[in-house]
Amino acid sequence: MEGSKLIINRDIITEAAAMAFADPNLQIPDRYDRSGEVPAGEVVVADDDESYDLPVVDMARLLDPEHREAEVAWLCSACRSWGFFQLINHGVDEAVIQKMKDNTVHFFELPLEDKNAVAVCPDGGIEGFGHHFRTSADKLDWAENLIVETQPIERRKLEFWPSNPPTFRSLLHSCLILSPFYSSSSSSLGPCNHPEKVIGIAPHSDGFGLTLLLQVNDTPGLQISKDGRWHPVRPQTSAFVINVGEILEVLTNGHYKSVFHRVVVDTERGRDTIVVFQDACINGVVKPLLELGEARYHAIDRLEYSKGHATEIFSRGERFVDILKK
Ligand SMILES: O=C(O)CCC(=O)C(=O)O
Ligand SMILES: [Fe+2]
Repeated sequence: MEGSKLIINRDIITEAAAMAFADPNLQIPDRYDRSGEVPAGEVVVADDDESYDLPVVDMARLLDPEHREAEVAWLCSACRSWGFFQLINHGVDEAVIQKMKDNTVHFFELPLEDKNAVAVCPDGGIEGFGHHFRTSADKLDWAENLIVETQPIERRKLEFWPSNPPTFRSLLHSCLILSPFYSSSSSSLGPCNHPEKVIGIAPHSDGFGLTLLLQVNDTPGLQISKDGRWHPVRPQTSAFVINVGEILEVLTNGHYKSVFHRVVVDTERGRDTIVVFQDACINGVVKPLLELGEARYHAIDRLEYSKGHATEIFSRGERFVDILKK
């Protein structure tokens, strides 16, 4: 963020890291070994639990006057109880989705040197190719991650937008005009022989408005925290998985929940995802909507909010909105 120092550490992917990802027989290097963290929390097994499936919201019904009211109520209940839902019939052109998937896979398959042409900067900043965020314990995720800010246009730093594959930039330009404030993050997790030791993406809650996620392949991995247990997500093909971020939780005065989620790795299959974060105005104030009654959260300047979120989630693994609660 301009003019501010966010406490976000992202590490470059080194040759040694790339070798560890690629060699299933290699011993897990120390910085990836999170044996103590992975077993934290019981994981729900599909057969054990009928509430395993993430609520499905149908965009066609939301737009249809006959079904709208019922579907909106369903959407609200999903945001209240899960903080997550999957959106079907969203109307995004399948051909565009396929191109995004192809470009994402193509990028992550490039040699490390090519991907590092858009590597994260050692002096900080959120953008570029590298690991996801590093925690205070200095541990790293078992994933490669590319993050770019896409909207507003004046915040784009094209030096972090890959020029290979050649269609990547134009696709980003053409796809991400959905809202004035957006950033995009793609992740690629390789398989790992020791899924009990590594974490693809460590538990966190998202800091923005809404997060939209598209799985490139059907490898499982995403798990959502609900009622003290991890619920694995199996999205329908072509559905977007959408979740409430902490800014939206504050905006709705706590009615909608920004919940913890994490990504675990598979022993055999890799997993690629495309995520877009719908952000809020960078110059604004984060506070509950007036019409939702007495505010349950303190209002905070947007920039201070971002610093607080980054510090809490990456240093202490806590939600900043809990500190904002009155
Ligand atoms: O890749 C996934 O399934 C989740 C990614 C995620 O939680 C994030 O990027 O914030
Ligand atoms: Fe997330």
